[in-house]
Amino acid sequence: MTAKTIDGKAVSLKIKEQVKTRVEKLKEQGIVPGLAVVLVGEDSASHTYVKNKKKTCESLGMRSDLHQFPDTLEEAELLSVIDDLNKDPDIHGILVQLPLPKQIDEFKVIQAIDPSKDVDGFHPVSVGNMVIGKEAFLPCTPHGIMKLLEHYGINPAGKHTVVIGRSNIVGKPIGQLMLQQDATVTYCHSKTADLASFTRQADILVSAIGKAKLIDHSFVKPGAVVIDVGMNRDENGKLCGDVDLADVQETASFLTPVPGGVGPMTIAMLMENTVQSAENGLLKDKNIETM
Ligand SMILES: Nc1nc2c(c(=O)[nH]1)N[C@@H](CN(C=O)c1ccc(C(=O)N[C@@H](CCC(=O)O)C(=O)O)cc1)CN2
Repeated sequence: MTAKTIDGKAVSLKIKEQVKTRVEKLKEQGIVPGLAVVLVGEDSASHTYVKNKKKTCESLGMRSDLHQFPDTLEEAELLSVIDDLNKDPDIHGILVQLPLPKQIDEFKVIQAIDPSKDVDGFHPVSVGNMVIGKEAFLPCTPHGIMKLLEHYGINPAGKHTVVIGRSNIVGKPIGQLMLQQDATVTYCHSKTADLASFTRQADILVSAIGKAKLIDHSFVKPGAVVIDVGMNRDENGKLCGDVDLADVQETASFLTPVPGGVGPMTIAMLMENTVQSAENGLLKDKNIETM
């Protein structure tokens, strides 16, 4: 068996086309969806992601404001920026690019964002609603993974999903979203003993551990769907995931490449959340109940 490649780039283009249509409809009603992106510090990967988010927003007809600060920014100043953005009626989504410099408490900052503008889906209110299956902005990477599975006709119901990683951004929420679609979920992490004994049981394996090419065929059950969320550099400095693609190719049934798999979906889902937030605002103005 040779694994089929899950093409995140192609699926993300379709989602962005749908978002563009929704933006045009909102504009007919005088609303331009607006995303505020807050970037603190000099992390070069964060700068690239933020640039891509801004570019994508603009290509879909949305407004995108970048608020950029040096890595010496104090927490109180950042909280004050968030407060202003919460009050700005032209801003429908607020995103604080992670990671933040160490003098700033990430949790405090995320908690300061108005949940109705939390297009990253990281606020405790969004997380709580997601866990109990109520309407919420879903975190973009896990939501993107679920969209990819749906697009390729992969139904998690009754399947054993093994997640490697327990971050708040990917590991924890992807397990919850899988559970909501009736998967049986096992979480593994850096302290899991005999990792391969768990991953070999997975019908769907999601790796978000951040170790270049850790997952070879010995970790994979024949026919498994393998979703790679890792963003690492190999020995030659080339971008690669957690999965050794060449080695797993003949064992898995489906594989996401890095780059071009899960990554592009993250930005597409952010665009979808932002347009959704603008639509929610419009419905609220018309007194129609949403989230
Ligand atoms: N506030 C947030 N911070 C971070 C998030 C997030 O969702 N919200 N996720 C990651 C970084 N991230 C978006 O912010 C992100 C990572 C990767 C990609 C992507 O498209 N990757 C490409 C490769 C890009 C490259 O060549 O370097 C791919 O996989 O094809 C998009 C967004 C941490 N911070």
